[in-house]
Amino acid sequence: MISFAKAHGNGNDFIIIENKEGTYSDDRLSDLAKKICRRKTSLGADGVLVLEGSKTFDFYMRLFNADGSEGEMCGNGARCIARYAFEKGHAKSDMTFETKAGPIRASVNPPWATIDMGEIDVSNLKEGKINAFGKEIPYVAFYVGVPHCVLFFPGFRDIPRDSLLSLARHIRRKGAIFDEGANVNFAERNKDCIGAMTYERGVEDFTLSCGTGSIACCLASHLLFGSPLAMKVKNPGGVNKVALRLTSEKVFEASLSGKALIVAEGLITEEALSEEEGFE
Ligand SMILES: N[C@H](CCC[C@H](N)C(=O)O)C(=O)O
Repeated sequence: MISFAKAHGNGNDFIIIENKEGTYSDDRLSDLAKKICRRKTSLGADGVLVLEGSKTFDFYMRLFNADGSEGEMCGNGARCIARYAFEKGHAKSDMTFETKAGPIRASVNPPWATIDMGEIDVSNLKEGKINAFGKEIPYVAFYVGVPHCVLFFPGFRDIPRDSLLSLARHIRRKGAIFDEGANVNFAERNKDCIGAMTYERGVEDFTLSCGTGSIACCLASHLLFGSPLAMKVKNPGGVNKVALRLTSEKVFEASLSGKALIVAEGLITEEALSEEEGFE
């Protein structure tokens, strides 16, 4: 049986498994993610974080989304795996680990975990307006390790969820904004914070919080409206604190802080992987 831990950052939840010896192939990890992320019939999660060995850094983090696709980076996931790696002795409280989107520095002070993202280059950002719900909604899109589109839409919470979902799915499509599809954030500026809700590629639904999405909302708000470089981003599942630094023209660095909670540890049974569902 496979050992696992379950963790979440603001309700963005993950199953963490270790693969330091390379026991599980990429296909096996993708298949495992599809099976164990199912809500109600298995463990349930937005994605699977895999801790693998790294020659240069403390470890290598991989993210498999609930649909089995692999994402390059995950902000809340990075905070969760940092907490896990610290608790399990894979790393000290200040650590650096590898991801497909480059190295990430993290610092853990339980239950808090902060990550420092690598560079976010906005020189090629995409910008436009989308007509929906009788409004012209401005958007900007760029990569925060993974592709993000941020729509500034005051009052988005008053729109029925299904209608927001179909708009997000339209924008999320491969080729609509980015060839590989996009995570879609609805954002509104409040006095001292940003309210946000993210539709995640690979989960294919809104999640309770998205770390790279929170960074994207803060940066988009700074670029479009000159908002402060440090902001709280309120997601349905909790608050992520974002701090941006301009490193050179159109290149930013960002840190992301919030709680990363480990809520369970155990063994995944064969029954959690079974295909059986519904009535016979
Ligand atoms: N929830 C994650 C983002 C996952 C990215 C994934 N949905 C993809 O684009 O493949 C976060 O906290 O940053």
